[in-house]
Amino acid sequence: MKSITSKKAARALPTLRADVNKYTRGVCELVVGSDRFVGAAVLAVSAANRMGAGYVKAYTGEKAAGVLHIVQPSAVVLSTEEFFEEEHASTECRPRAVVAGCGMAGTDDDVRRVIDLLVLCKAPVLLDGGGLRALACEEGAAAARKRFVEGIPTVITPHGGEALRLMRFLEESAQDVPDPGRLKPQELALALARAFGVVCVLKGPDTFIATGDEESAGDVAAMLQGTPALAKAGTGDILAGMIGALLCQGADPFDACAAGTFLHARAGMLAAVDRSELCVTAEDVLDHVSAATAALERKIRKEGN
Ligand SMILES: NC(=O)C1=CN([C@@H]2O[C@H](COP(=O)(O)OP(=O)(O)OC[C@H]3O[C@@H](n4cnc5c(N)ncnc54)[C@H](OP(=O)(O)O)[C@@H]3O)[C@@H](O)[C@H]2O)[C@@H](O)CC1
Ligand SMILES: Nc1ncnc2c1ncn2[C@@H]1O[C@H](COP(=O)(O)OP(=O)(O)O)[C@@H](O)[C@H]1O
Repeated sequence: MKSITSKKAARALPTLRADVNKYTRGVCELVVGSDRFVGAAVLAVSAANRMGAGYVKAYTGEKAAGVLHIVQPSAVVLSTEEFFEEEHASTECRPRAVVAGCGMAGTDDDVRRVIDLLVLCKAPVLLDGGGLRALACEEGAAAARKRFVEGIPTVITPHGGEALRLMRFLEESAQDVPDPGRLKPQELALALARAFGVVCVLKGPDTFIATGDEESAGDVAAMLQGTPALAKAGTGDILAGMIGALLCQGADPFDACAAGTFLHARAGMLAAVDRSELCVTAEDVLDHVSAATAALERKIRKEGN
């Protein structure tokens, strides 16, 4: 297992060419939020915008749309239904990634939508929050595995509770999976990555990133230097938006997860320095993403990478 170093994180940081435009930089589409969880949509969309996506499109409910128009006027805000009326391929002119599930309540309708999204999108997809429930059924799991076979990346970002829910489904569907109670977190991340054919970011006090790709099997990356200041509602939604933005800018999925996790942890630490560990909110973490990124860029320049 390897720790995520600044050098590794730097691999996924895009360098902006002088002739880029908002589309060639990368389009990040987020299918997020619900009337119950408006804030998660706002945090994920704001984080994707901050992390460098050239064009951010939010597909959400009316309540979140109203807030987003005010707090992120640069994001284009559409209804969730509209997502399914459009094409979502990633092309050279418009590299793209989709983030789904932050702030979804995980209803049957949500599960249906996320399965459709996994089938429809020929671009990298990141599933978080209520969207992860789509994998805990045969049809959703099959859709994820099909994407893997077709070489279309899928990333999942469960916390411990969501990871256990997914393992329970695998056990019930008679898959040959180890008892999650006996697994170390890094082994749990790898078991999920392999079972669904995804890159799994298992979040917690330490965060572990594993890939289902056999070629890099056992290649688990760890972020062991987080801060308990991050243990606040909404910080996971920010991480999902950050990784989504790196994915749409063309980063390799594993590298995007490593870099997103690294910068997220650093943003938490910088926020804790400014605001005290105790007082940090998810909004503060978001506010420090740019400082964490600037610090990483300075370090890369200094070391001549
Ligand atoms: N402002 C907003 O709009 C926000 C909206 N949000 C959105 O809410 C939706 C629901 O997400 P959720 O995480 O709140 O609830 P859920 O999926 O039911 O899982 C929670 C259960 O899992 C367990 N658990 C075990 N380990 C755990 C761990 N390490 N971290 C956390 N939980 C752990 C624990 O069970 P216990 O161990 O207590 O039995 C707990 O009861 C989702 O779409 C999300 O995006 C949030 O992002 C917050 C801000
Ligand atoms: N004690 C801790 N130390 C370091 N990081 C933590 C700690 N607790 C939680 N985190 C981080 O905070 C984030 C919480 O994400 P998540 O549980 O999905 O919250 P939410 O759904 O409310 O956004 C994750 O990135 C996780 O790694």
